[in-house]
Amino acid sequence: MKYYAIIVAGGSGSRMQSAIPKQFLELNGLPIIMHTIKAFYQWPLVPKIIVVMHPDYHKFWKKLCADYKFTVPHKLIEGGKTRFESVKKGLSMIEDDGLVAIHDAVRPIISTDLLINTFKMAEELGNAIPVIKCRDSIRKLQDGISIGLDREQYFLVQTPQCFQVKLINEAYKQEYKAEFTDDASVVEAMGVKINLTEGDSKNIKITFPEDLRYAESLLK
Ligand SMILES: Nc1ccn([C@@H]2O[C@H](COP(=O)(O)OP(=O)(O)OP(=O)(O)O)[C@@H](O)[C@H]2O)c(=O)n1
Ligand SMILES: C[C@](O)(CO)[C@H](O)COP(=O)(O)O
Repeated sequence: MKYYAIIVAGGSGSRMQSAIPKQFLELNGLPIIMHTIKAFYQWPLVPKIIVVMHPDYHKFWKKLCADYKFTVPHKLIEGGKTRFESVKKGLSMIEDDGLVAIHDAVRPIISTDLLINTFKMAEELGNAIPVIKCRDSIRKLQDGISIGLDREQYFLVQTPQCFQVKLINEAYKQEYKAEFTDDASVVEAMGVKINLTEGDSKNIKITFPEDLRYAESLLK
């Protein structure tokens, strides 16, 4: 079995409002994306790592790698305008069948257990995504009226999302739709059942400035 990891780092980080895209910001002395890449490299199956990044930042990234003496092997490719496009470009680099994990560069705190469990389930069932339970009560707003929902029926979705290469390639042939907020939603649109595995509350997506401070506290 061949294993791949596509790490999407093609976003601009508009919600973070930082001078450089958030994936390059330092977290405990190392750029966020380097923590992420290292987590995949330390994993026993050592997948082939594909990093997707906007071309404007390729030179910057190579300099960062030199400055931080970051030598983890990876293939650097150009990103697209949306996450969907960036993933699609990443997938086009995979020539063989196997399993692929698609992961946000800005989720740097991933445990080996989470990686192993997600890949294992995808190996058995064709796909797997990590989710966590809602710890707050939840409500939806409908025609101006708020309605309480049964939180046991809802989960928060994380990455890495793992798929058989053939399956995810087929899914990404579809036209982009706004409801494709992750890779599972793209696969599900073909009528495929999505399998859930246990996520980790520490596997946060760094989106706003306070998330970076929280991630720092988690790594202490
Ligand atoms: N065109 C894009 C947009 C997003 N991403 C990646 O998808 C992940 C999740 O996206 P998000 O957190 O929304 O990142 P940004 O798009 O950078 O942030 P924002 O939405 O605040 O602009 C990030 O690792 C981001 O770099 C990508 O590879 N290509
Ligand atoms: C893929 C994702 O991280 C799963 O939770 C999430 O959907 C990305 O959302 P964003 O708005 O692109 O940050």
